[in-house]
Amino acid sequence: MEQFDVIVIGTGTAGQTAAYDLAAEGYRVAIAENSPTPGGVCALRGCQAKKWFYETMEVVARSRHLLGKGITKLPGFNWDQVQKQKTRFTSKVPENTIAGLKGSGITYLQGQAKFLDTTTLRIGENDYKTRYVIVATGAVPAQLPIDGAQHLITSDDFLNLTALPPRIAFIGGGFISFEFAHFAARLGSRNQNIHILEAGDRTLGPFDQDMVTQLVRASEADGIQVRTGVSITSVTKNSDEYTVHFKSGPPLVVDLVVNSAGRTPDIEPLSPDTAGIKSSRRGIDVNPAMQTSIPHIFAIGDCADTVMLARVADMEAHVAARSIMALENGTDLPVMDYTVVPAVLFTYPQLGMVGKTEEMLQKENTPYRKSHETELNWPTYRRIGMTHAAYKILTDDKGGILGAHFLGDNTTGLVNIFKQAMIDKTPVSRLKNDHIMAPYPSRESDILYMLDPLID
Ligand SMILES: Cc1cc2nc3c(=O)[nH]c(=O)nc-3n(C[C@H](O)[C@H](O)[C@H](O)COP(=O)(O)OP(=O)(O)OC[C@H]3O[C@@H](n4cnc5c(N)ncnc54)[C@H](O)[C@@H]3O)c2cc1C
Ligand SMILES: NC(=O)c1ccc[n+]([C@@H]2O[C@H](COP(=O)([O-])OP(=O)(O)OC[C@H]3O[C@@H](n4cnc5c(N)ncnc54)[C@H](O)[C@@H]3O)[C@@H](O)[C@H]2O)c1
Repeated sequence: MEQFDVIVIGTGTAGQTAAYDLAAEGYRVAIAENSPTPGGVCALRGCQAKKWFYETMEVVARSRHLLGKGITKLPGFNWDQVQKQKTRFTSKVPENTIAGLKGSGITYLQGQAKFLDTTTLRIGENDYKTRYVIVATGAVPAQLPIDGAQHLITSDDFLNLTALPPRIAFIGGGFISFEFAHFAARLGSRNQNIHILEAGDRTLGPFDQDMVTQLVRASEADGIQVRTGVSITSVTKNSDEYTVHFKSGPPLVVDLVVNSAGRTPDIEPLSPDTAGIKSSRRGIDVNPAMQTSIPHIFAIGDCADTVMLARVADMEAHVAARSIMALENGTDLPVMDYTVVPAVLFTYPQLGMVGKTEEMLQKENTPYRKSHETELNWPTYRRIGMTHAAYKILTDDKGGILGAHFLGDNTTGLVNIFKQAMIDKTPVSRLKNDHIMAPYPSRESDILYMLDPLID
């Protein structure tokens, strides 16, 4: 039986990152992939793929906001052209992935992996021995327990549509629904009829509620209807139309229904129980060194019970690789730190955050100070016709940043500044001082106005 030092399961961003780290240190590494198109969700049908639609959507949305304020004619756009650009990128991912892995001395094993015991894996038809395993199998769209679930499409299907129909319902009020609803509202006809249907009493659970309220207002102003507290009983198909039925209230007739109601860790086919790996519906249990309940088996990325974001997956991969090296060298295990995890929702306006929300601080009884404004009327946003820009900065009583939240057209830049300040433990007084010479005028130079109320 062929033997490796480490077998990584999954060629997504998490699996590849760990495999490259370990191969670079001279370990004998194999990576298993069951899909005929290796490369993972982020590149093929997630972060990267969807960003092609985001960039065009942003131009259209911004132009609409500026119509009559300098823009005299809206730009034309074509969904299928964007689709072709995206596919030009994604179609090269599988072969580039395999070439990159092989070029770094990593053995590529095509086939579904499953545990036979804690050191033996069956991959496709063959069995392999390994000293360590890193599980990086990702997540798949959750199955919805409603009648007519077979009529729903997933985010994968949405990103492959060749044309955008006018009436679309997104089930779930999370990341994917909001981003895709913003694409659909701008990249179809002017009469798009776009609905977000959330079961809970609020949308976008991980984000600050006040900021979400502003994003919902911005979404509604741009033609997206957001409903909370819905109970969907079934979806029926009649010719080319679909009807979403609710426990109460009138049904909704649309051309497309998207299941974007969450993603489930893809772990069942691995037979994790055979190896004694503990897991739940939320994913594989891991400790801060990314070890599972079996110390030489690690879990990283979307399959682990942590946070489903691409760069979190990469960081977890680095930690797992460093943990293996530490076990080999008899040194201390590294620790994965989730205190400064940024997240940006690629809607227009974008919603970005890092650190804690106000609700989290209230729940923990942590005292905090706050600088918060909505519907910013600053020249920055007047110039782009944006009426819903907002921010919220939360600090402790010494000015240490606890959380930063932004709604605007460049929240990634703002979030990055606060992410670094949090990592470096820079108090707001010093951040203001250091920031005076930020390029002016810019989104970033506005930070001074946000910090003022927090400085005595
Ligand atoms: C539509 C969408 C948009 C997103 N946008 C963003 C964004 O803007 N920013 C962001 O940070 N995150 C985003 N995410 C989340 C991000 O894509 C994921 O967090 C990230 O891709 C997870 O990577 P991974 O390596 O853990 O898993 P994956 O990329 O899912 O890789 C897992 C791999 O394992 C393979 N596999 C599964 N089971 C087996 C098995 N038994 N044997 C062999 N191989 C197996 C799969 O085929 C797959 O190739 C988005 C996700 C989606 C769906
Ligand atoms: N920009 C980004 O970073 C980005 C973009 C897309 C996805 N992602 C990642 O992918 C993950 C999955 O995204 P997602 O949008 O599928 O999930 P999500 O967890 O963000 O949202 C799912 C939503 O669906 C709701 N829901 C569940 N069942 C429902 C039902 N029967 N009817 C109506 N609503 C229902 C949930 O209450 C929740 O609000 C995210 O958690 C995120 O980590 C990140």
